[in-house]
Amino acid sequence: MNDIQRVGSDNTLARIAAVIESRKPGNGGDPASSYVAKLFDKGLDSILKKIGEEATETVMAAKDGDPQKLLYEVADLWFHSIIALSHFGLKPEQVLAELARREGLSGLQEFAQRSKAQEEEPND
Ligand SMILES: N=c1c2ncn([C@@H]3O[C@H](COP(=O)(O)OP(=O)(O)OP(=O)(O)O)[C@@H](O)[C@H]3O)c2ncn1[C@@H]1O[C@H](COP(=O)(O)O)[C@@H](O)[C@H]1O
Repeated sequence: MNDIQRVGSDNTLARIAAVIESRKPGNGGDPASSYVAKLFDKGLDSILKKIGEEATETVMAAKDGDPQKLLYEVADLWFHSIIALSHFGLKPEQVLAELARREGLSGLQEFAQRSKAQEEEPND
């Protein structure tokens, strides 16, 4: 197993989510010593602002054709997304479960099913 396979399979997301959870104000997070606690302290708008920034930086890294920068920015984006999930009491495992549920279902097929369901919805 190489380094990338090892890191990808050792539950890194769940461990980071557990640390993030421990930084919540009610769990003893200290904004003076923790970046995550400070962000929770600032509130949801600040968390969402970071996601917007990291998403923009992700796009810019890709447009610049800089793969290393792209990796860093996607890591920042995932990290701040996990903080947003935590704000709503959600865990990365639930996102992984949703992706697993979609496995094998073509995006085009899923879109067609969704469009058909919307067409069949009774009008208000
Ligand atoms: N994975 C991360 C991680 N990724 C990015 N960051 C921080 O997220 C911020 C990203 O913001 P920017 O790139 O915009 O940099 P910045 O200009 O310093 O940020 P702002 O002042 O604009 O908010 C930086 O301060 C990074 O240090 C992270 N901070 C923490 N973690 C993980 O979270 C854990 C808990 O961290 P603390 O809560 O600080 O103990 C750590 O042990 C790590 O595992």
